[in-house]
Amino acid sequence: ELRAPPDKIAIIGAGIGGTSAAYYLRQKFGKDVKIDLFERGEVGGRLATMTVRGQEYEAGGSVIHPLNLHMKRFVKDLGLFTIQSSGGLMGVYDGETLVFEESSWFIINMIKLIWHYGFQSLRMHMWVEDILDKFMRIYRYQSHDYAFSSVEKLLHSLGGDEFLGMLNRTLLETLQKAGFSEKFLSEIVAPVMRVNYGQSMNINGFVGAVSLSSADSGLWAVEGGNKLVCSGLLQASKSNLVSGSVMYIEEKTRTKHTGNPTKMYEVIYQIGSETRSGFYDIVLVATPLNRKMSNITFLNFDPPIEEFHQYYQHIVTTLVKGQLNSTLFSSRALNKFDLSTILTTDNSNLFINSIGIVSSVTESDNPQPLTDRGYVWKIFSQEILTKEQILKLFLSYDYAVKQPWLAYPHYKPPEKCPSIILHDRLYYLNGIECAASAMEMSAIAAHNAALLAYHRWNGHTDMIDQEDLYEKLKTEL
Ligand SMILES: Cc1cc2nc3c(=O)[nH]c(=O)nc-3n(C[C@H](O)[C@H](O)[C@H](O)COP(=O)(O)OP(=O)(O)OC[C@H]3O[C@@H](n4cnc5c(N)ncnc54)[C@H](O)[C@@H]3O)c2cc1C
Ligand SMILES: CC(C)=CCC/C(C)=C/CC/C(C)=C/CSC[C@H](N)C(=O)O
Repeated sequence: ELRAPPDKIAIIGAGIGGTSAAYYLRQKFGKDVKIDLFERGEVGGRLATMTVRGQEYEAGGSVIHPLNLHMKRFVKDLGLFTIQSSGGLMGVYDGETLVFEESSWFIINMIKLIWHYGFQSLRMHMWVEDILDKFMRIYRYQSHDYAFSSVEKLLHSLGGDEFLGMLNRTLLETLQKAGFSEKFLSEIVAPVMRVNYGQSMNINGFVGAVSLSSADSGLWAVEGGNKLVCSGLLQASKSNLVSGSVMYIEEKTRTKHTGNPTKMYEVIYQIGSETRSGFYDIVLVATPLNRKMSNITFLNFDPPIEEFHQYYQHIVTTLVKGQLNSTLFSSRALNKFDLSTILTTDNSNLFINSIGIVSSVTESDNPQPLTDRGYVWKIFSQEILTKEQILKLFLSYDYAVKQPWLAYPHYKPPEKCPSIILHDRLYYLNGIECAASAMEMSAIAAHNAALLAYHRWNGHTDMIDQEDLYEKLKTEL
């Protein structure tokens, strides 16, 4: 039996988490509920583009895994188009020399990998595939409308104690225990962690596996920019965008049109210099909760809502159109240098995490040099690059733009993930980033929170935190 739907729902943050939450809440609660989506910056959040010479390039979340089924579904439902990520040749630089270089010949590549690392690359692939297999169970659970009240319970339902245990150990510990060699770890695994999460192998095992899955083939992006998914979902969900900054959320008792006193949440926000507020039955917070990133204060909650102090990693994306100084990395001149991505090993003397050629959000594949003066390169670094550093990397350049981010959590296992249920009808999505930060993870958290809010509203406790779901759904078929 269903209760009358809520009158008003607030979502704070219009990134992929907030906009997909709006989409799923509309699906569950129907057309009559009013959904307000608060955004203080741009719709898209960490999905954003930067412009170089009139062309747009992904500056934040850029690549999507072929098995990220929510993102795939959004693109289809919204009538958007995809672009395959071009997979040029990759090399690994240790500060002195290229310790590994891919070859354009498949067979030579295989021989090189086996020569350098034995069969570890294949074993690693199998390790990631096994985790991904279990991870895919979430789509089955969500398609049957099951929800979880904590990130830990969600992960446990995917693969039991072992799966959940990945949050408590570093990737390094996990892979050392599995017998991977120091050479393979430092020359292949560490560079992948640096390009993806700007961190070392001391991140948790689960985010490590997510990061390694980005080495799979078939990665893609959305034509026109990944942020188009957010604006598309916003529109499809028929939500109302409020361009303001939420400052406070307070629980208050209000008399509704029915005449009954009801507990509601007052959302107090600022538009320019003006302060306004609105009352809501349900609130979803879809932004990391910390002072630097969202600065939201919870007033008069009993018991009080804990302060979150998750530290987010500072990363800078720099785009440069120029001619690479290939001699910095190898003795070969530019016309003999065929690498399009250079990753780096964990070496504190290096001032970049990675550098690679990128395509614009409208180019289908194989980026072309913009003019005779070079490709557009994307550099990830911990700090903003100085002019001298850019001049070291490029023989000549004529354009550079930078975007600093508080990009993803600084992972430090054991991870204790923040609660999803902050209060009776107040939900928090971004706690899932403690397991791994990626577009698909935010979409999964959004679907889960929408289902959780719906079942709790209607008292469907049997749809929440069901044990042994995998077995139950197997026999249901
Ligand atoms: C450089 C970089 C590269 C990445 N690459 C990839 C990748 O290749 N693939 C991948 O899957 N993921 C990638 N990610 C991660 C991915 O981008 C994020 O996990 C995802 O976009 C997070 O989405 P979100 O909606 O949860 O949060 P956000 O996108 O951060 O959205 C939160 C929104 O809330 C708004 N907000 C905050 N506080 C308030 C307030 N008080 N009032 C109103 N609004 C507020 C913010 O302005 C923001 O728009 C990358 C991230 C970065 C930074
Ligand atoms: C969630 C699952 C199962 C898979 C996601 C895999 C994936 C695409 C991970 C990438 C995560 C990430 C934070 C990448 C940052 S850098 C991306 C890219 N190399 C770039 O150059 O921008």
